[in-house]
Amino acid sequence: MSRFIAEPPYTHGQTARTGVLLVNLGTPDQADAPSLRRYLKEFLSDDRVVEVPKPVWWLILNAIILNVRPKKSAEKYATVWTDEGSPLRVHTERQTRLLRGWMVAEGQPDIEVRHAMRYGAPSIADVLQQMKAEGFTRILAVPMYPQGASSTTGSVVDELARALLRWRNLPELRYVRAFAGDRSYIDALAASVREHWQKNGRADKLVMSFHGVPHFHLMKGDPYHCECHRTGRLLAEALGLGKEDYLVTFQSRFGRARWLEPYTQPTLEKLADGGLKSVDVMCPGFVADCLETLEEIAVENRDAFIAHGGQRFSYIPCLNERPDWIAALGGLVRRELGHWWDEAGQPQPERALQAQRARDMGAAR
Ligand SMILES: C=CC1=C(C)c2cc3[nH]c(cc4nc(cc5[nH]c(cc1n2)c(C)c5CCC(=O)O)C(CCC(=O)O)=C4C)c(C)c3C=C
Ligand SMILES: [Fe+2]
Ligand SMILES: [Fe+2]
Repeated sequence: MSRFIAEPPYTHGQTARTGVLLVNLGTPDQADAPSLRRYLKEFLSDDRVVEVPKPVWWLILNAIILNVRPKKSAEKYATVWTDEGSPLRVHTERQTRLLRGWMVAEGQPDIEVRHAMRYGAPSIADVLQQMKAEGFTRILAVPMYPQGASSTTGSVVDELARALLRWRNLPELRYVRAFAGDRSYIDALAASVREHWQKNGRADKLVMSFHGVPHFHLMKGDPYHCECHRTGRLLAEALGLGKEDYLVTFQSRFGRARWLEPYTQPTLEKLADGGLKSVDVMCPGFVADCLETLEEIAVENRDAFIAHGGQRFSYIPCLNERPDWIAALGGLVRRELGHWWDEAGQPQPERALQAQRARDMGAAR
């Protein structure tokens, strides 16, 4: 028996068909303990996420964490769940549809857009199989993490490679490594802050909270910490902020080991203790609102700030479906697709521009 899958026979002259695959983290199917158990088991069994020797970790995970955490996490998820499901899923599906619309509007209707989740459904392997069945020969994967990390981007790339392990007729594959300093992404973040200030007034300080990772990842060469600070610095510049006007912090610590510092919640408490009355908090590392932003930041951390004497805590939502963010994502995709040259020897964006010009001239005639 061969471990390779059976596929339709290869036909000569197969034309290139390009698909963009947005990949986000994933989320449980329901806000209940069994769904969380399944989700957390897959997530926390990934050795990119938890770098503890397998036998030791397997015991801790199965004997303790998967018995305690699912119920507690499910209760938290229930507080952010919507009629359409988990916020992370809802936003990811909308972003997928909007990006496809953007490609069509920008003169590249031949570029399809799909999404997959690293954990849970729809899985990367299933979506790649589906895309193969539909004749896609080129796939551009976009991990929806602006700041690259081993535990997120690395894991997505692992899974893409694992999914292709059994294929005979491979697609061309590219992936976006990170976009922490992408001009349009930074500009979209800055615009979201300015709009928030216009509507709600400006607080004494802006806290940019990023998801944390264990501190030793940084010491072993993980780019994540630097990329978070890069985004923070560029965003502050775009907003004209001085060093005293903003802070970069790290949230969602898991377990007792040292994670990236400063930690978000203790920082907010210290600020309130020191007499700071108002704070704006945003999470530039998440492109879609999710449990970690809507519950941990906007509820738990707000309560902590107020309990320590703060008076006004204002949460600035993630980019979600903002048109300037969808356009930023589109620009990023178009730039990446430009690395694939078409049969005429021209990068695809160039071809799209020519098509647009031809249409404009047609309209002008
Ligand atoms: C255990 C270690 C974890 C690492 C390392 C980690 C890195 C990491 N995570 C995100 C983005 C998200 N994480 C989310 C939830 C979440 N994260 C962990 C653990 C680690 N994350 C857990 C156990 C959970 C589940 C929720 C819980 O039980 O607390 C989410 C939200 C998903 C949702 O459904 O809303 C996101 C998004 C990044 C970007 C990152 C490293 C850079
Ligand atoms: Fe996480
Ligand atoms: Fe959390």
